[in-house]
Amino acid sequence: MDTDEEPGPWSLVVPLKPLALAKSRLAGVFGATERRRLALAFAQDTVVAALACREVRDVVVVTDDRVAAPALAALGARIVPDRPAAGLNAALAYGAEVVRAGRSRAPVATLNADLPALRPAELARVLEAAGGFPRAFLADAADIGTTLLAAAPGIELRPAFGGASRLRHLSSGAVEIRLPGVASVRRDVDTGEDLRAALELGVGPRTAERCRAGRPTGRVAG
Ligand SMILES: Nc1nc2c(ncn2[C@@H]2O[C@H](COP(=O)(O)OP(=O)(O)OP(=O)(O)O)[C@@H](O)[C@H]2O)c(=O)[nH]1
Ligand SMILES: C=C(OP(=O)(O)O)C(=O)O
Repeated sequence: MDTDEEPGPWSLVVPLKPLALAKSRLAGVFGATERRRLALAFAQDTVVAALACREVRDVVVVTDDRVAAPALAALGARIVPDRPAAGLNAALAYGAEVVRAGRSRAPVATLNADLPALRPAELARVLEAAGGFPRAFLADAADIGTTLLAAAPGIELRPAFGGASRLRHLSSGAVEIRLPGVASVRRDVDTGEDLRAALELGVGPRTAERCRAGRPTGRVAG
């Protein structure tokens, strides 16, 4: 973003569980150390792209991880501890609460930490669309989960993540954003197959570096 450009209105809340527990579904492909490094690289590339988005004012990462916290703070994220320690949805609701304690009329959106192909311009289009509704969400690439849930000023986020959250968010009354050309915002990486798809879209530099350096113990690409 140009330094003299007004920041966008959105505060993003990015959840990150302790790296040692993260990305367990990549266990067939990468060993424990490499999974930790990859989880951090995904989060770093996600945060850098989010902060470069013209619609974004700030990024709050909810995490207790002692390695990820300073690494993401160095990129410009605000780190908030996972004070509820009661799982993903509690962490997200808490992050939104912290944002609004400082800026009560903030529009808030959650963004998963595993979007290493995220492109700022695509995120901007999703947030612009979300701004037209009280609550809105974007389904993940598989159309099963959710990668972004947004709430307008004064509206509670009411996150219902975990597994098949797309239908849960739909039935909670949130509007599903269906836009062409936003594949990078939907491309979460949980499996080796997902990582291959993200690499095809083009990942950020930290994930690219890990994929060059890390040695898969299993199959990443077809
Ligand atoms: N702060 C916080 N973040 C969480 C928690 N549980 C999950 N997350 C984050 O929420 C997002 C989706 O989480 P999951 O799909 O459960 O975990 P994952 O690490 O992506 O993948 P798996 O281990 O394979 O399930 C990721 O960004 C996680 O780091 C939690 O209890 N607290
Ligand atoms: C937690 C979720 O994502 P995933 O399990 O795909 O990481 C979700 O989409 O609600």
